[in-house]
Amino acid sequence: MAPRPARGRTTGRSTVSDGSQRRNEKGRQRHRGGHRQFSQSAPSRRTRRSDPARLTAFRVLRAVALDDAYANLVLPTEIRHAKLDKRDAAFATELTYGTLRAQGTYDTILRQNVDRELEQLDPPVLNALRLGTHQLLAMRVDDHAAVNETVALVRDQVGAGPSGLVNAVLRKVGAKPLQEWLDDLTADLGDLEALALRHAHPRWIVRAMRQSLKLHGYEDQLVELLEADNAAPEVHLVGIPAGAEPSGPEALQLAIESGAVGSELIDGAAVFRGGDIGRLSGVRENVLRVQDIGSQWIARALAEPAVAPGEKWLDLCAGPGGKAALLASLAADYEVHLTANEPAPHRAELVRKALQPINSDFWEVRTGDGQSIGELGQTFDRIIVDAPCTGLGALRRRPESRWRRQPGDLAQLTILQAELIDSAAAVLADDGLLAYVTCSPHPAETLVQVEDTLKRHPELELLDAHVLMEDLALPAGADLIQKRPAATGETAAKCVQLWPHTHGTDAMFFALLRKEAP
Ligand SMILES: C[S@@+](CC[C@H](N)C(=O)[O-])C[C@H]1O[C@@H](n2cnc3c(N)ncnc32)[C@H](O)[C@@H]1O
Repeated sequence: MAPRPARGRTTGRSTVSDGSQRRNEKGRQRHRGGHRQFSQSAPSRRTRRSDPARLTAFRVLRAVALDDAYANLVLPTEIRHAKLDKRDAAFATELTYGTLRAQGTYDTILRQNVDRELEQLDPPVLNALRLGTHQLLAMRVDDHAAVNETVALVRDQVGAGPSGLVNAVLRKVGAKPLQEWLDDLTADLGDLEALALRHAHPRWIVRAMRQSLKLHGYEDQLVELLEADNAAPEVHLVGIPAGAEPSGPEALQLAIESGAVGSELIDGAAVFRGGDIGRLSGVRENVLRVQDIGSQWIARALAEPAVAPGEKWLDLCAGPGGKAALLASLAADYEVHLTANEPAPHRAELVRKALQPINSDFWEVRTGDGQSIGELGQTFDRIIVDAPCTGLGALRRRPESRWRRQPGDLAQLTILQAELIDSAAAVLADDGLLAYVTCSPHPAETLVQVEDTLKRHPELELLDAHVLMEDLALPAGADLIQKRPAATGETAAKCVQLWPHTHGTDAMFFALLRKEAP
């Protein structure tokens, strides 16, 4: 876990270090006399008002811990509520995301410095300690400000009682730079445990990533993957081809002319770097949207082999409608029909909204369990099962999820995934295509799931999904597909696994099955 840079800022009471107090290459701050500088006044005599940016991060951490909230959904609301300017919003974002991502590592460091179990601390006090630790060890905030502002936050939000403890613990945490803490704490650990601590991932996830990388031939790239999980993800745009004004592709072109960069992997996508997405033309018309390029690539690939007139397509797990929107627009192009299925009513509503700019002759939304899709009494020529999964492929986007997810979640999810595949297989037409997709590289949800499917369904044949991905890719995308390392085993060789560190996308998995005609 590398110390992350953050822009210098004024806190109201403290200013970020100038040149004489910049961190050196080890992350330690240089101070006259060699000692780290902390406030000399007792915590009880310091200011009580919380800095708004830190308070924002604190409120998000509380919502994540108490209400199981998603930071990426709560943070924008809290930033608006606090009326933060651009610079403070960026500070609050880095503080929130950085603290949540590295929570496990910071807790290990805090355990060394707190004289009781962390679980015995009041949750808001523990959150404040985590925020202070992130500022001390991974942001360019001077130690004085990091400690004082955290103590002020605790006094303001929790009360004077724990402020002494917070002050004392943070002083100890700030006594060493992150690198030194990590070197000390990993000295007696095995490789996997050390990687988990250094890169702030739970061990079971590092183990699963290592296994998956190996199966797909990327075994020497574990550190790169873990680092990519800790970096801020790029924002990807998609232009939905629909009959609006402007059309999705036109809106995408306008976005590119105003600074977005056209994707080198596939057509119809761009990388957005900075600015307010809401101001882009086409966003209000709902034809220009944010969607990971990996998701776009896979959705388009399913429509790649020649489409016959009158085909029927099914998206079995459609909410919130990202892939369904692309599929529906392609269905409208080919004049075929998409059924988008989603059991959660509010998510089904999101699917309807996502599909709304597209001619409704070519799509319908069904609100229902994927396992009861047979009730429709129809078969489908192309089906996508974008199954509920652990989401380990999108850790960059959901900073809290790696600590929230438990290995025990896999058992239930893999059963549901298999049941949904079975339901899809039952309504797949002869010669029909079934795409099994997850936003996770975990072998239990991906390759093992495919191998088990092939055992249960001798009528299904595994095709090489790379062929479709390559067919619609631009030269750089095709190059990545062609030059991928050799996978271990026949199943892995035919299944696409995208990676944040090589493709710049979420770690999406894509297997393509065909039902042989009797
Ligand atoms: C990974 S998400 C799908 C993402 C979507 N395809 C997209 O591109 O926006 C999985 C979806 O499956 C839905 N789901 C959960 N249980 C299901 C079930 N029994 N049948 C069908 N869908 C289910 C979830 O509500 C969730 O919306």
